[in-house]
Amino acid sequence: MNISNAPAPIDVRNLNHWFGAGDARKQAIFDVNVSIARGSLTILMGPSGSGKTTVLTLMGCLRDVQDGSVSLLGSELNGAGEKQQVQLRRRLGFIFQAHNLHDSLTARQNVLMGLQVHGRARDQALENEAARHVLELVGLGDRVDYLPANLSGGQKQRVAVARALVGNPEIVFADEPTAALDKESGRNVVEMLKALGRERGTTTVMVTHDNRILELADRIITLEDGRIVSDK
Ligand SMILES: Nc1ncnc2c1ncn2[C@@H]1O[C@H](COP(=O)(O)OP(=O)(O)OP(=O)(O)O)[C@@H](O)[C@H]1O
Repeated sequence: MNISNAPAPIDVRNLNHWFGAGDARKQAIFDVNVSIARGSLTILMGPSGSGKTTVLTLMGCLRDVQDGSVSLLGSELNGAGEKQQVQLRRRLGFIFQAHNLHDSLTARQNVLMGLQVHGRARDQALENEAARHVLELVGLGDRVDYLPANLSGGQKQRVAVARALVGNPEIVFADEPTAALDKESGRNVVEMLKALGRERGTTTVMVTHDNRILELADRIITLEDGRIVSDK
């Protein structure tokens, strides 16, 4: 696959964003322009408060676009209705720093939660198989029926990755996915996402402060005070 010729799954034009109202209204994002290639792994960096999470959530359809354009998988998010947003989110995977696993559910059951939000026709045997397959993919094939309490931090985060991937998302948005992990587990998680880019064309956009994984990125975009100051 020639990723440079594929249409960009994310295309951001003249994006501005404000928080607060009245006198407290403050601009957080200033004229951000960026186009992300299919199958690539992009890292958003920058100091605390520079706008990384705001940009990620605007791209990921988790926050309404106020000004400018975000084209996500060919759909314009500025002005998109709730129904259209829900349909788009089903094509995305999300991984957050806090893995947010349910303590009372096994690894497989937690992964199955990732399919339930997809709202597709249910076939339990097929879903179980999909959950098992994706847990094998993240190296937890022998931990399928473990509860989170019996998994290490790195293993729990890999369950969260499996949950994000089970619906075969076209784009994965990750916010500090390696922050709670040791170097090797963190690298494994990012290498897994990179492999998905190569094998399935999955696009990943990741916010991180983690210098240990920068070399794995195809592209590093740095934000400062709500503006892109470097893109390479
Ligand atoms: N819900 C909110 N209400 C008001 N201001 C907010 C809100 N969310 C973010 N901001 C402000 O917007 C700016 C960008 O925040 P954002 O969380 O995107 O930065 P960040 O680079 O992700 O920071 P960090 O690395 O600390 O997570 C900051 O000045 C922040 O205080």
